[in-house]
Amino acid sequence: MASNIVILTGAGVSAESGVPTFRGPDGLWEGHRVEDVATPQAFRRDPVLVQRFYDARRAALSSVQPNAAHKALARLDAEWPGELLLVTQNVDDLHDRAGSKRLLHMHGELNSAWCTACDRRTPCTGPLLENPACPACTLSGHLRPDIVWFGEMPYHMEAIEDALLGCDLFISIGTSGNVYPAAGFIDLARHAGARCLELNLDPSMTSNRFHESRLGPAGTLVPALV
Ligand SMILES: CC(C)NC(=O)[C@H](Cc1c[nH]c2ccccc12)NC(=O)[C@H](CCCC/N=C(/NCCC(=O)O)S[C@H]1O[C@H](COP(=O)(O)OP(=O)(O)OC[C@H]2O[C@@H](n3cnc4c(N)ncnc43)[C@H](O)[C@@H]2O)[C@@H](O)[C@H]1O)NC(=O)OCc1ccccc1
Repeated sequence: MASNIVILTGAGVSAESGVPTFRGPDGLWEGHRVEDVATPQAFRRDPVLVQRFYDARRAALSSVQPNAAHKALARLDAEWPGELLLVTQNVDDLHDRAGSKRLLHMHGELNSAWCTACDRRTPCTGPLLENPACPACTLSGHLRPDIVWFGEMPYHMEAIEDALLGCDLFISIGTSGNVYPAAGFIDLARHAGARCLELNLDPSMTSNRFHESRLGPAGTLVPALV
């Protein structure tokens, strides 16, 4: 019987809530490859384009709701007596709104802004395009989305690696396994001797490394599992 669980989620867990995935048919945004707008170089090159990209996704959060998969994971978090860590690659707030508490956003959050002048992070629900003042240091023009861009180190990596090396059940939900270091978590979990289960609509880049892959929509598979 498993006791220490680590769960990794990707864009697929939010797809049924109406949040576009990255490599879906409409690959996120206006013909821009995500890698072209989600990098520090892109932000230096064209901050208006990048701020508009994240302002649009932040604004869209008000028109989406947690789905049955988010709710089932929040229930598991509340009721699981053993260790449990939910690691999401998603920057939306649907896991949070569903009630998940033992949750880490390894790629940042849309509802947070990072001031590059005072290095503090503050809640953010409005657009950053108008260069609002930083609520912490009051300087304007230094707020960037608190998002981990390509080439930047993901957040909480030490806590995540510790949990993976101590888990006996690793569950991956709604991720294509294209982006590292998240796509490498399966190897750490296997190294720890954990049973590894994948729940995904389609086979992923790492399906062959799981003990079991169940294909189907997260909104159906996750409640059935929990
Ligand atoms: C493209 C890829 C090859 N590039 C990388 O991995 C790079 C480079 C790299 C590092 N190591 C490597 C090793 C090998 C190769 C490349 C690399 N990685 C990085 O740059 C990382 C940082 C990567 C993070 C980038 N930021 C994101 N997000 C925030 C931004 C934003 O959101 O705008 S990544 C972003 O893309 C990824 C998208 O993947 P998925 O979530 O899986 O979504 P996708 O659309 O691909 O797939 C959806 C899946 O769901 C399924 N699905 C769909 N509907 C449903 C449904 N209804 N139910 C169930 N499943 C469903 C589909 O079948 C599909 O499988 C997520 O991680 C997401 O967060 N940083 C770093 O390495 O830093 C170094 C470093 C080290 C020390 C010091 C300093 C720096």
